[in-house]
Amino acid sequence: MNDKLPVIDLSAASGTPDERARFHEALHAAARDVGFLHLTGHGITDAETAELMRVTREFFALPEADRLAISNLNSPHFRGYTRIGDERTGGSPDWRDQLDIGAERAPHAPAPGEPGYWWLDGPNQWPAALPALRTTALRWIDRLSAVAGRLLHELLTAIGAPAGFYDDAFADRPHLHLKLVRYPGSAPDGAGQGVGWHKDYGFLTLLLTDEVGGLQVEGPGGSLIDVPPLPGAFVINLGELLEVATNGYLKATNHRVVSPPGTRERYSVPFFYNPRLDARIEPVPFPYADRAPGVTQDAANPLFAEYGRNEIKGWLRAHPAVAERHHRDLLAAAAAG
Ligand SMILES: O=C(O)CCC(=O)C(=O)O
Ligand SMILES: [Fe+2]
Repeated sequence: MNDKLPVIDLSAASGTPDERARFHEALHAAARDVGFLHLTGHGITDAETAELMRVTREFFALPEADRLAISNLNSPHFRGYTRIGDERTGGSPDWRDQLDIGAERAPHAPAPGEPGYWWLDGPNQWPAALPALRTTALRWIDRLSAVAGRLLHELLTAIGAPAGFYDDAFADRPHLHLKLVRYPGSAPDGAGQGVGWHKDYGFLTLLLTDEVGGLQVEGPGGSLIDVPPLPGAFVINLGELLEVATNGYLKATNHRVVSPPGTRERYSVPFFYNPRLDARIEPVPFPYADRAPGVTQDAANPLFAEYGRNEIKGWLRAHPAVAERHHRDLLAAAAAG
């Protein structure tokens, strides 16, 4: 429990060759040994962060009817508001409510023969009573995808891989995703599951939290690392596609959030840096490839190199009510393997 996450300063990437070398060494070690780190020097200002947190709090403070008017039960694209307890992780309800926001796209109902994951393309649902949310959230997605793109380039460089190897996978229609989340204290059942143990589906997650802790990360050798907030920094973690990309040299790290005590609230905003839905993640060439142990084999959570398959597996699992209402065929296909 005493382990701490490494702190990485992205501005060092623009430093002298020596500073760059030290930065790459630290980034390589953090990615390989923990898969989680605090990122400073990212260029996102305190004012931008404060504005995002302000609209996030305002959204959850809206009357429940306003939030339910944009329920994700209305959306075959899994966009919109999820009530407390409707999301499941590891088969148990998460004690949090949230607003799922993605790239604004026209709905793409897959034609016969097209993969079901095209359902994930679609429009967002925005709260009519809070027009600032749309502007602020879409700007945040833009700003963070630039940071994430830089970080991915530096991370690939750090492991000796070509920096732009996955640029095509992110070209034109990356499936960027943002979640505004509230943890409204502890559930009456005492389980303490804010969100259960899981891995993220894409390449990189950039997480902003308020000052309330609760995030826990599986550390080396099965240890447990508590991640207290570090003001001004993002918490970064590696997702399943980086594990696929490096054939298990880098791993997607398990993490969870323990509910805040009593009625204390916690707010967080994870941003998921994901490629195009139809991107197939080829193994990246790098000097440690021959030491890579292969990806984690877990029958309950297969990893797919075709990104859309990897993502929709998660949505069907986490949002059973949306899946039942809109995607019985996909559930049946997933059950059949
Ligand atoms: O709220 C947090 O701190 C983390 C949330 C998270 O891991 C997720 O939504 O994937
Ligand atoms: Fe996560």
